[in-house]
Amino acid sequence: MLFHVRMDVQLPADLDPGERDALLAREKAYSQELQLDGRWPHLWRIAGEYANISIFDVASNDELHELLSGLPLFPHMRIHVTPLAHHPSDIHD
Ligand SMILES: O=C(O)C[C@H]1C=CC(=O)O1
Repeated sequence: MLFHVRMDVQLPADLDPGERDALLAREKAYSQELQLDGRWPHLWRIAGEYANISIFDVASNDELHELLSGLPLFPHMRIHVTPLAHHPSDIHD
């Protein structure tokens, strides 16, 4: 199942710089693990915003929720999920 996911990040202004670096390093490692195993096939920065557009390819809504809620940045993000279905005019499959 494919999902379009928008994540908007809002880090606390008073976050300690060392904690910030550690948090972002954990987020990067977590996201790259999911990219490598194929469940996070697209990750795009939204130009000019601390936000991304991602595509997730997972087996269920519950799996998506588990992955998203496990993001180290989850407490600092607003997440909007759009489930995707095949378009009947799509020529690719
Ligand atoms: O920077 C972001 O958009 C938030 C998050 C998503 C992947 C990652 O490494 O950080």
